[in-house]
Amino acid sequence: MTTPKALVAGNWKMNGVAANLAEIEKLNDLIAGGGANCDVLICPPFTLIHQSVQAAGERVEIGGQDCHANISGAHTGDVSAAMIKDQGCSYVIVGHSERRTDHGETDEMVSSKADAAQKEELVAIICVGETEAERDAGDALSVVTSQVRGSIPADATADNTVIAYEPVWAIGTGRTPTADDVAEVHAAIRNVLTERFGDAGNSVRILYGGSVKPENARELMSVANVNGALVGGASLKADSFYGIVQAYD
Ligand SMILES: O=C[C@H](O)COP(=O)(O)O
Repeated sequence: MTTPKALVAGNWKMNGVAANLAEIEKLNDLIAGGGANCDVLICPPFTLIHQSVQAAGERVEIGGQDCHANISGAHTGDVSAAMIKDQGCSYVIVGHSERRTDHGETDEMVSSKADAAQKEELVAIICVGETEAERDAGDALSVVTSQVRGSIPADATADNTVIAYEPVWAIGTGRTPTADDVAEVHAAIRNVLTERFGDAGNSVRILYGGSVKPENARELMSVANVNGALVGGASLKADSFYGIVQAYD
């Protein structure tokens, strides 16, 4: 069984202006100085992608936070996977719970976006996760596995797919599931991936996201089938994000 190389990804969400690019330069310097046995990605707002690619150096990759399902056309305010790729990105996040909530994105829409990204040779980071009510009702596993099945495009491969499990109730709250709960959900996702991709499903990275901090990163990243993190708030400052990356030193 192949253990995938971990990915620690930062999602800046709707935060950051040009002055914050120094954090990306600093992050690259910290990693170059201290090593990190994982891939490192920052997904800034679209307005900063071009400058972020220039600031990122050798050790940090840059990605988008969303893309449209179409490659071009009359879609005011939207950005296509081709445009993100053109700026030097290698990844794009799709189906984040904030987009599922704020923009009514369904699994079918997320799958279309992931398909557009993968056809542009971007790796799609497909986000899934249950709400607190769904967990309390005992439905976490069925909700998450259904989202994974419904959000992976028909033409996806193990190489161009990453899954990020983010319990909605853990995002930005300081609360995290227990290690056992994370292990249970990640194992269920792994089963879906091996059903879908065969043995190659073992090489798909499954990230955990939701209140990951330097203080809890080592414990969360050591859980079985956790192959990295998707980090929000703690990715905005190089020092705290590097503290998470160091879980893979
Ligand atoms: O995309 C990142 C997640 O939503 C996690 O955010 P957080 O680390 O601020 O909880």
